[in-house]
Amino acid sequence: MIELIDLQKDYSNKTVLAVKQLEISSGCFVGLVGNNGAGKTTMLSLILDLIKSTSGKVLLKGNDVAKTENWKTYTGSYLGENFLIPFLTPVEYLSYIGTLHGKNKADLDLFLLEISGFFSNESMENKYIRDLSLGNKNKVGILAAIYTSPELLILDEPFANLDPGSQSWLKRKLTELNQNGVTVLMSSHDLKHVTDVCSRILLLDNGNIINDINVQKNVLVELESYFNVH
Ligand SMILES: Nc1ncnc2c1ncn2[C@@H]1O[C@H](COP(=O)(O)OP(=O)(O)OP(=O)(O)O)[C@@H](O)[C@H]1O
Repeated sequence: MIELIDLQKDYSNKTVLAVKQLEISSGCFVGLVGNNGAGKTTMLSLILDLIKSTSGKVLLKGNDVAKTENWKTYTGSYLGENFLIPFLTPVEYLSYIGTLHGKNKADLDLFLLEISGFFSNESMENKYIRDLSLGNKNKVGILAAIYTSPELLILDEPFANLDPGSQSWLKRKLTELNQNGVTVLMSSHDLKHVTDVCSRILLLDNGNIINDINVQKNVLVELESYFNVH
């Protein structure tokens, strides 16, 4: 589903990401972890063609993301606030994004019902996105990415700023989506969440993938040791 080939990103002659070869198969649930500045957002941004690589390429289903558009129809993503439209309410925003993906009013009503445990209808209709708290803005972005019924879902720190109940809801939702065949790639600083839901974890350090972990029992302990969590 995702291939990174000789992918490199430099800023002012400093390499912030360098991945010789990486393949992520369809149906995987992959977590991307690494310290601040390790290159997680850079990697996700390159996969989504939001920034240009210095060299190398990203293929989605064999197509170069920098040269084709088709992958956008099956890829849902949320990397941060600048994905949102601040002067719309959450419902208006979801409706707009849904229209781009062939959804109608009935689809939206059903979706709003499904996600009522995560984001109440009251917050969805009565405020502009610009006036929401950071956590609620993140929820809107994550929901919009999910609402497009993607085959591939890419999220940057989806648990950040969410209250504990919402984190738990999101973990269940992402697991369910993955069980239904959605390929998920997400970054996170929450090692517990990552080891709970992911089947594969990529550890980034200074722009390099230094560990590619098949998630098993003792992975949390191993990761906590790397991150000096006591
Ligand atoms: N536009 C830019 N100009 C210059 N340097 C940049 C730019 N964007 C990112 N960087 C640098 O690239 C490196 C990787 O940043 P990136 O945001 O990918 O890290 P990250 O792993 O997502 O970090 P965090 O966990 O703090 O979000 C950092 O050193 C950052 O300063």
